[in-house]
Amino acid sequence: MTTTDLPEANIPELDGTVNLADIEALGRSRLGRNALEYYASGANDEVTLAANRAGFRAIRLRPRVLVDVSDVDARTEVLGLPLSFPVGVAPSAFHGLAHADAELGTARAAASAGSVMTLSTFSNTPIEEVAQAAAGRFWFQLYLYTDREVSAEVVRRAEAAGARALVLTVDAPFLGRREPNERHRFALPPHLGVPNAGSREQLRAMESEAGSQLVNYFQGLVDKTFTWADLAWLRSITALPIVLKGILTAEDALLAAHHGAHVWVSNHGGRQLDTAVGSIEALPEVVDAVQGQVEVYLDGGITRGTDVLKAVALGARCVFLGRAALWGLAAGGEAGVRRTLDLLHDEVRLALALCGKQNIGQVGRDLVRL
Ligand SMILES: Cc1cc2nc3c(=O)[nH]c(=O)nc-3n(C[C@H](O)[C@H](O)[C@H](O)COP(=O)(O)O)c2cc1C
Ligand SMILES: CCCCCCCCCCC(=O)C(=O)O
Repeated sequence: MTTTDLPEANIPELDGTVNLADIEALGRSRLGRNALEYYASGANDEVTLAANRAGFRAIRLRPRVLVDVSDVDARTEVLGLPLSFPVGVAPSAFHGLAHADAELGTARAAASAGSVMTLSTFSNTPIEEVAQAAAGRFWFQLYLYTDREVSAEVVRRAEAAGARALVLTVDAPFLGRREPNERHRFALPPHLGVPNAGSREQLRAMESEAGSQLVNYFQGLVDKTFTWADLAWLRSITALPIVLKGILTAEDALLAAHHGAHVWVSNHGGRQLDTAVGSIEALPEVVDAVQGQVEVYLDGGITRGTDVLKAVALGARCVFLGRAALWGLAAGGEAGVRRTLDLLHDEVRLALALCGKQNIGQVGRDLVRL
């Protein structure tokens, strides 16, 4: 249960990393300003971005002792899929900005680590190719287009390719303002397309119509009229479990459960509504509201094994990595994402043992003091 037990990536700088902060530093050093600002930024003053991390730091653990922890097991299950530990990869757009491996690297790393990847609608790689690389370990994240038929086609493609769940992002009818990207006019390099959101030619045409601002392209594409009542339409076009990503209140969590949807607690990594509540702070009221009727997940600010345990203790079935996976990809492609997951897995097992827990099932609210 030490970093020396981990498989080597044979990338010297990567093998020298001992935690996710080291990988972040390496990943950042490999990116130019355009990509770095896109990945790192939060909205406005980045209050929520900071709150995500601060929320975890403020929670204290209540370890038990004199328990046999010689054989610690971090395995769990999400929607029936076994995971080697309760961590998946959150959807993020444009992995091609980080590394030539792009989404294929992330998918392979997640699959080989026994994790699960959520593929963004705005990936640089088509769903079908990522599905193969993910070996069945993937969920598909959906941004609903104004053109329902286009959305239905993307959903059909994801389902046919073997996605195990549909994750509808509900916190982004408009994009939050990531000011560094606005200031420097964030752009996708010409070699990258967005094949699940139209052809490269369509993208370039819409970008130029939208004054070369990708943000305008997004705003034009996404349906802002979609409400709870429209979930019935989504249900009618897919047999996949539906997960609503971007829930932060008990009221919305209850509505989600009433509509038969699982709940992903998230503030989009602090990139949407700034000063929104930190995700770990929002988790207890959401878990209390749904009372086990549906699964609850969480993302935002996860960088340590103890963060994972705190979220599980407060009722999350599993957590997801946004930027941490991107830093891994930038640091070393597939091997970098794998290193990120391996280090975190190692930390989760050590934290379990030091908390006096033999497995994830033993982790409950009594483990934390808020
Ligand atoms: C660069 C970047 C791109 C993202 N793209 C998407 C996306 O396409 N769809 C989505 O639902 N969320 C997207 N997110 C939000 C993540 O899924 C996730 O909620 C967030 O990153 C979690 O916070 P963390 O980065 O602190 O782990 C993106 C986040 C980042 C940092
Ligand atoms: C000013 C940034 C422009 C980015 C435009 C495309 C955004 C795609 C949506 C991805 C996402 O959810 C995100 O958080 O970014």
